[in-house]
Amino acid sequence: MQPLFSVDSIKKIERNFAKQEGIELYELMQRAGASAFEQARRLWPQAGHWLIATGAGNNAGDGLVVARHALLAGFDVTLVAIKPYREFRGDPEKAWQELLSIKKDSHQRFDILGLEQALDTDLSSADLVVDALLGTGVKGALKDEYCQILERLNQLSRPKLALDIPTGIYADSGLCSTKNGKDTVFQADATVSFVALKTGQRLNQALQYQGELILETLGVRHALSFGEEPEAYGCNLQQLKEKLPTRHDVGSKFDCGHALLIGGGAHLGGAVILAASAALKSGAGMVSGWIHHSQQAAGLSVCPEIMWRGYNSHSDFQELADLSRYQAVGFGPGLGRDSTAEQIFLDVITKLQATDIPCVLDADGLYWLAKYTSVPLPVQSVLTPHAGEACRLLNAQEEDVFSTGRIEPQLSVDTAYVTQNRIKVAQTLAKKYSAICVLKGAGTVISDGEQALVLAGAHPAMMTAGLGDALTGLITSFIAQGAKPWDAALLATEIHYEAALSVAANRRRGVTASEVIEGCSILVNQLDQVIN
Ligand SMILES: NC(=O)C1=CN([C@@H]2O[C@H](COP(=O)(O)OP(=O)(O)OC[C@H]3O[C@@H](n4cnc5c(N)ncnc54)[C@H](O)[C@@H]3O)[C@@H](O)[C@H]2O)[C@@H](O)CC1
Ligand SMILES: [K+]
Repeated sequence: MQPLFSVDSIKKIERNFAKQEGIELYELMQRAGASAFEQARRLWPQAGHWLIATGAGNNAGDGLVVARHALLAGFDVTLVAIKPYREFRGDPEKAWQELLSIKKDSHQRFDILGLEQALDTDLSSADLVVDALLGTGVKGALKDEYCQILERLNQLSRPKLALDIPTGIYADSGLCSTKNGKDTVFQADATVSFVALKTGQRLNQALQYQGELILETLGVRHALSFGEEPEAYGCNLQQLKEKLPTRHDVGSKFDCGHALLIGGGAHLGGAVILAASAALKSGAGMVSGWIHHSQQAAGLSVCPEIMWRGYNSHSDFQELADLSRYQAVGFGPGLGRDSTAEQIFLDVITKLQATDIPCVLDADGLYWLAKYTSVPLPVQSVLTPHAGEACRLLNAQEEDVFSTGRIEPQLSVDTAYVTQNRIKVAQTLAKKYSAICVLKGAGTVISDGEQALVLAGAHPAMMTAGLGDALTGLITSFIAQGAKPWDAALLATEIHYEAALSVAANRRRGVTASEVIEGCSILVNQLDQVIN
């Protein structure tokens, strides 16, 4: 697993490492520039003319070290200096002096352009653009001069490399700077990040703008050994594949878990049909679906292998509600917000409390949970909110039900807050509801209140209805098959994402949840082959 640190922690690790090794921080700048140079050569071996844009801090210093290596290797270099080099102090100044001191061949081109000159010059002769404008030190919206040069650099149809982090991305949150509603960020094809990954590099717009993410530790082999707690960990499917429940050659459907999906109120059948299909196609031995009777025929026609049972009212539902035969319950997709749905919520949650059957709550299940925050959930329940649902759950107060009746909770945080504080929000929700929280979004954050993992990434094809229902079905299915809820949440999240990527291929739009469910089935079976 890959630790993800805050910028403050990274700075402390750098300082402590330098102290421990008896080296200066300038040595780290040297290593940063040298390793970025090597990565750029590996990625774009044909690049003979390097355009390197520098800002005002240590990130600019890294860029000047890259420039020195490029010149020493015989390449042409054009520097774009937003801040004049004569005004540099400290390590960036050292890097500048060292760059000036090298001997170049007479035929080698070495130009330095200020902002105005750069904006007036045709820069298209460059083969590679290196962003050493700003790194982790950026605060607030980018100043105009940075916006201007970024616009220009982004227009160049040349490979683009960012040093440490693309200029305009905030390393703690992964959000980006904007101006007049437009993102002001360097659009990198690759980013060489130094020392350790910053939390924001697995979240939000960083996923859109950083391109391939390459970590150069600069010799800091054990970032965890400097007393800094990571904010979260990143991991991938390779690291999770062992969590897939074992499937034996001999046995029956009764050995492979019975998953129950509850939802699909009147007129709302689609979501629970998708969730139940995902549970079935990812390997549950049996899947039952409880759905409003008006939707039952639709469920049967889409997937007759699922045992659909219809309810008309809460009293019908009570007759169905023997939950003891299921190993996991997925609750909420399309359930609805009427009084029947409310009664069903209270009934199911109360019944499950008396068992050790984990419950995966999504959609309207989360809506009702926010109304009844004090109703204890079954042990090891899993909540799968998106940012809007997370707000509702965060803002919900116990008094909403007990002192003021059923009213909308008083909103105090909004989705912007959730997006900005994804790790903290997932941890807080997990603690508040004594559950595992799967906070969906660009970089899904999963927390049990203590540890937090960032999984999956972002893809434009995933912005479509039904994908969340599929995820609920997958998690429920893996729990029913024997995975611990925590493992099921991790595995399902990553499989869901990887399947969406593979199904989407080159498509950015029009990918359906049903296709992703088929993709999940294929991926689960591929994993099965790898681990058996
Ligand atoms: N400290 C270290 O030991 C190392 C740092 N390294 C590099 O140093 C970087 C961090 O350096 P710094 O902390 O100097 O920060 P940066 O180089 O990212 O930027 C700091 C400068 O940006 C300006 N600035 C801040 N917000 C701005 C805004 N909104 N618009 C325009 N200008 C703005 C500040 O006035 C300051 O001059 C890392 O990203 C990494 O590239 C590497 O050299 C490795 C070692
Ligand atoms: K940068």
